[in-house]
Amino acid sequence: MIFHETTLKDAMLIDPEPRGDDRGFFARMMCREAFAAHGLIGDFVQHNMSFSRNRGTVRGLHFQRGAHAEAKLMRCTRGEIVDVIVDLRGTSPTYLKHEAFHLTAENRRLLYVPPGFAHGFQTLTDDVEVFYPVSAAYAPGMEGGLRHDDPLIGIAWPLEVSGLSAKDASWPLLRRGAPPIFPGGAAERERAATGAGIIGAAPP
Ligand SMILES: Cc1cn([C@H]2C[C@H](O)[C@@H](COP(=O)(O)OP(=O)(O)O[C@H]3O[C@@H](C)C(=O)[C@@H](O)[C@H]3O)O2)c(=O)[nH]c1=O
Repeated sequence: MIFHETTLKDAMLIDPEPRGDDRGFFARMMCREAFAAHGLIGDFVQHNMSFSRNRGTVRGLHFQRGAHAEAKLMRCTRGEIVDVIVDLRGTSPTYLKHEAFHLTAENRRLLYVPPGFAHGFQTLTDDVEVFYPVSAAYAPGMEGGLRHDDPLIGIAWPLEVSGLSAKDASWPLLRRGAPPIFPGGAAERERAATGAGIIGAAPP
């Protein structure tokens, strides 16, 4: 596996390193030891997939709050997506910055999304499948989200946005100067316990 740093602290793009022979190739997609050596979480407790019928569909941007925050290892297994992540960690030097990545069935790239990031994607082709393990179980009620068109983030989606779920259309906008969703340190531990003061905690 070849690990590439991104513009966002702790997020990594990973290229598989295929070992070819007459049959084709073999490659690792995740290796706990190699992940640990790069400071990445390698313990995944749930494997998700989604299928999106139409080009232009946007899913996200999502995260789970507090102690339910998850790392995700994104891979597009059919078609193409642009995958976007936003750093929501108040103590991070890349707080509120975002970056977009082109993941396709052909390039087989993996995107490691650290806990404390919002994540979403837009399909660039019809009939898209993505596959992604996550490091924390689904916790209904602990979901949070950002609007795909939040002006404080300013994501330039490549296609006209379509296919938004009602949930994703109704996430609240970020407020300038509001406390971070993932403040870090003692404040984060307290919020994890109480759920207090979270923006984007639930659709209105
Ligand atoms: C995420 C999730 C959803 N569900 C249910 C809830 C709902 O009834 C149905 C569809 O859920 P959603 O609309 O949230 O599906 P979707 O919009 O595909 O949600 C996903 O979006 C991408 C961008 C992510 O980053 C993922 O972590 C996840 O949040 O599946 C589960 O049962 N388990 C899960 O882990």
